[in-house]
Amino acid sequence: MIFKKHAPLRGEITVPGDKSISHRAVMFGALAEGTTEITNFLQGADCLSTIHCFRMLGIDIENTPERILIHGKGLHGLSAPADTLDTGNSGTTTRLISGILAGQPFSCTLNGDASIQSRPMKRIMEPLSQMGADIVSLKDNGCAPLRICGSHLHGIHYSSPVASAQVKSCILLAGLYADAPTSVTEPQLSRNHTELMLAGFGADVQSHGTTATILPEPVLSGMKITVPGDISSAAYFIAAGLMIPGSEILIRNVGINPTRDGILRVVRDMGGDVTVLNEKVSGGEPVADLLVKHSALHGTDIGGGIIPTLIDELPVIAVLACMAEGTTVIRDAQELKVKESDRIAVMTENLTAMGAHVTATDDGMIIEGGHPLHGAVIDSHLDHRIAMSFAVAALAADGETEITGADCVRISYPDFYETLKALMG
Ligand SMILES: O=C(O)C1=C[C@@H](OP(=O)(O)O)[C@@H](O)[C@H](O)C1
Ligand SMILES: C=C(OP(=O)(O)O)C(=O)O
Repeated sequence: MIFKKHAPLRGEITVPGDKSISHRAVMFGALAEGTTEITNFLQGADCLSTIHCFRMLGIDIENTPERILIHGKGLHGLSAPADTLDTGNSGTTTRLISGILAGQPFSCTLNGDASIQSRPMKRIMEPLSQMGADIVSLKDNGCAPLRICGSHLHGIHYSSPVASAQVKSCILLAGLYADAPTSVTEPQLSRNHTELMLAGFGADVQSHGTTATILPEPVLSGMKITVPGDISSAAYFIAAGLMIPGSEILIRNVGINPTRDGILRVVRDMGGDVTVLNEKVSGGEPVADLLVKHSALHGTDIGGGIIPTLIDELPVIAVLACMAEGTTVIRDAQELKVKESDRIAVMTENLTAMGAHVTATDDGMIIEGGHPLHGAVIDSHLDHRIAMSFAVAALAADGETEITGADCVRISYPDFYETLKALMG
């Protein structure tokens, strides 16, 4: 796909439903008694992988453009799948479903695409094993395919070495089936959608600082969930609006949960003009409209506890940093290396190809802004966040940019290019 410089971007858009919340709505709806109705569900390939897996586990799911209906069967209603569960490209599906499967009275095998088969699963195998689960990496390399034989689980307290909502959620979900309370303490607070939504379904979940605790064997009841727009998808338009002269973009209905809103804090710190309008609570999650205007930006330091709140936005924040005056340092973000691609290496390689001054570090990047970008051939490495970040970079670059594998945006944002085009007028 070919992109060219463009100015300005103007208009009003909505972004699709939040990916993290969409996954959880399907999973928890499946474990609830009665029907769960989900609106504004993200019809991206990752969330469709979650639907596919729960259908294989015996759950009747109606998927229409207007709404999803999950006919839940209660905590103990899943049945053994006839085949390997295919989690596609989705780390969230793979890690969260593993927690649920650890407590079932049957065995199954989980696998995904080449990227999933290289992403670390020891981070869930270790705590699940401590709970008494029988979970093995079939190639003995700490990655999928995984074989999980359901077992009697014990409640544990787990101190996670990594701030990961997927690890935390996996353990809390296994905790639904344990013989005593289960708690997880993280080094920093990661996104808390599991805690908020499971409590909405009727589970007893308590959060104190960076510790979340769940009591076993709740009765979960089906509910209505309206999924807020995904701030991780809005991030591309926040960045594009700030970078491109003359731009003004109103993004409606974006989830601004404080465990996800780090990008708003960072862009303000860089001098970005983003106004939060019409704040409200929708389905237990804070939501607002974001008005973004082109701004003169300067570099900043990004590290510590803010990292989990913007981890998926760091690729496009790196693009933004190239357009800012001065140096931006991203640190404490070693998790970027174990996403769909090694996002430190891939961002550094591709931004350098466009003329940016970027140095990869062990835990992030150092970006010297203010060097004009030019078109280049960009390898997305089939990573949706890389493809979208470079579509934005291309709008500010001289000449043509070609993105290979651009269609991987279907993972989290199938209509991304259409929305971008609409803003180009
Ligand atoms: O729990 C979730 O929905 C997610 C958690 C994050 O991953 P980690 O838990 O690995 O940090 C994030 O990168 C991913 O896109 C979605
Ligand atoms: C890392 C991501 O997702 P997952 O871990 O679910 O594959 C992402 O969407 O950027």
